[in-house]
Amino acid sequence: MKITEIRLGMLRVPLKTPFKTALRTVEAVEDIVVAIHTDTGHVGYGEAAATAVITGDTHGSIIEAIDRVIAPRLVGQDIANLNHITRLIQTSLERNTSAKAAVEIAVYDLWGQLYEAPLYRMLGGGDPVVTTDITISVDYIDKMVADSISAVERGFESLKIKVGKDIGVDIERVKAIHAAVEGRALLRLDANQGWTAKQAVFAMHALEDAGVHLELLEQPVRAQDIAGLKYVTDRVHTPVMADESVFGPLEVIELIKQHAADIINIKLMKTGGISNAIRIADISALYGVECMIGCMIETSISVAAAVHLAVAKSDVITKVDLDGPSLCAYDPVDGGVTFSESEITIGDAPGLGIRAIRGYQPIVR
Ligand SMILES: C[C@H](N)C(=O)N[C@@H](CCC(=O)O)C(=O)O
Ligand SMILES: [Mg+2]
Repeated sequence: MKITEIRLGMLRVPLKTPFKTALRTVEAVEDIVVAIHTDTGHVGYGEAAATAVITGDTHGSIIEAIDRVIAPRLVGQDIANLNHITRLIQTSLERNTSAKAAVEIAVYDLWGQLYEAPLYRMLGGGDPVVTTDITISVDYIDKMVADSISAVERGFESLKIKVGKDIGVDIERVKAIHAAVEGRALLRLDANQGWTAKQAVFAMHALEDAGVHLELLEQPVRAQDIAGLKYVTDRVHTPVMADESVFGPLEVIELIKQHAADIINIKLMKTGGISNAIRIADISALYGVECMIGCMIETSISVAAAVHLAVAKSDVITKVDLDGPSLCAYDPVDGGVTFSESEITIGDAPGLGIRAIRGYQPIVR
């Protein structure tokens, strides 16, 4: 099975409701779809999210990186040589992790199709059902409480509450949600870099003293502020998770050595795809550090790959934040992984199992 062509498209799927974090507000998924064609007629699919405030990637940079740099290296390559292909992708250019992720996801999809097995089995197998949390966007307190209650009524047992705005209001936001759903859902906080280290410690002590139990605190401080992340980790009881601070395996090793966080958030759009995500999971397992698997604003194309990985690495990926597809107004994929509120199920189809993607516009250059 040899690669003959890599085609790109633009996919737009509105969200059910605006997604709001300390970093940005988004109303729709607007992602680049990658379709890798082969001489056997098989097609592998991937997706790249242009999350410029986190990865630095834009639609333009993703298209350019794939079209001009990555694709020319891959045409003619045999999918059976998976490790060689992932090396070609990873060494093709610096950074550009979302472009690399989309291409790798499509290659792994084809690798599963080549051996006629669902991807998670190729990655080591596991129980093909996972449970995700759902994000509660940062907003007025009443709105966040109403969104939290609605999520619990829809069956979500874990809520990822976005904070990182005004510290005083953030504390009130979390107290109000805790009072509304106590005992019915686990609460995770994600400040998306919005606090200083001292503010984070103040907020967590205020919440801990008020009896608000939190499962974890994600990325309280700026991405580059590893000393600040460690300052918080050393001073609060709630486990601290690194998200924007760690992209690849080398950063994870450094973070673990410094004990700067308790948990690592793996996202394919940060790692550059599945090969480095596997490395991070394996490194974390060696050090006894738990991981979450997360996503950007993505549809069920790329999130499917993250689900397959989560299943195969469930020994170390103990937390799942793969709510992208649940936030979308509809699923543009025929086949693939089934996202039903908090429950995510992988079927028996080879690779990612995607039969077709509806409504994406080809990018012709
Ligand atoms: C969608 C997911 N639950 C999430 O919150 N992901 C990111 C932010 C993604 C984005 O801004 O596109 C995170 O910070 O964990
Ligand atoms: Mg985060």
